[in-house]
Amino acid sequence: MQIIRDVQQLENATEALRRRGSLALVPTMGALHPGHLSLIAEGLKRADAVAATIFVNPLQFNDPGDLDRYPRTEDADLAALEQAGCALVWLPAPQDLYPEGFATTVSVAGVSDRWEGEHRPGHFAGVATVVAKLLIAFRPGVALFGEKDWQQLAVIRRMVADLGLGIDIVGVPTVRQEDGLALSSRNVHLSAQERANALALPQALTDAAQSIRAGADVPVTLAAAKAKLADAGFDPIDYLALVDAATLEPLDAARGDMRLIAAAVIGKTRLIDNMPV
Ligand SMILES: Nc1ncnc2c1ncn2[C@@H]1O[C@H](COP(=O)(O)OP(=O)(O)OP(=O)(O)O)[C@@H](O)[C@H]1O
Ligand SMILES: CC(C)(CO)[C@@H](O)C(=O)[O-]
Ligand code: BAL
Repeated sequence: MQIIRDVQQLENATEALRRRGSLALVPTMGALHPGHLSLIAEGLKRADAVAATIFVNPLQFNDPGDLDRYPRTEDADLAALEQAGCALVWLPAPQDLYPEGFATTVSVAGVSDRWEGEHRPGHFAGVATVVAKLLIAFRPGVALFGEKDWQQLAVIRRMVADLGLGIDIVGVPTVRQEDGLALSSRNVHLSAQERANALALPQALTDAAQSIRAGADVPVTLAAAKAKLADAGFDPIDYLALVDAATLEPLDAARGDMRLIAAAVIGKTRLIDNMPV
């Protein structure tokens, strides 16, 4: 696996990979776990080579404490990527992506506005800007993102369509621990008690999805799911909503392609999750 730290080497290295066949890109912020590795594995099924990036993007952190606390495990990450069959990894320095005087932002209206967008102001503009830059730098045929960050996936799909980037955006199903908690780099911050109580998040979503499928009233079902989270110690519950899967518009009755999405804080850790309905 080629490890690129010097941005001058990136163009030649990606060009060489593209000459050899199709290329898939997996952007990450590091602290890799099996969820990330499932993106690499899916990339290998869809392209001849997979490249990854590790960059904790300051532009998408509205909370400086969250950025400081973000786990960094570079040596283990590089070993895991190599083991997973990744051909190249780029670890940009902040000035490689944001040179002196950087003044351009990609913002995706509508789909970014609610939920994560409301609770993390500026977050999706930060994500869309860095992902646009990474897609332009690599020019892959396909790029893979986790369904765990459902709204992020929808924002990226909208951006790639709107900018005509012609890159296939693939969503990969959420990898969970045996009991159902979605893998997340931020799970390392949970105490043993919080980790046990955090299970209420996937459980509340699973139960609510089942009830809605069975025809239950949507507002009543969402209120019951929020009450379960509160009982488990989640505070605040930033949102728990039934939404249109593509536009993220809220729904108060079952209709079309839907998703249940939620974000809530347990102790000092903010978790997000979502389920199909
Ligand atoms: N459990 C998971 N299953 C599948 N994909 C995942 C999972 N967790 C993260 N991903 C995907 O991996 C990519 C990189 O995510 P990132 O580096 O932010 O890790 P993360 O675990 O989502 O971190 P955090 O949850 O703390 O934001 C994103 O496309 C994300 O959706
Ligand atoms: C897509 C991404 C790598 C952009 O920084 C990040 O938002 C993430 O890890 O989900
Ligand atoms: N995994 C989404 C990126 C973030 O939480 O900042």
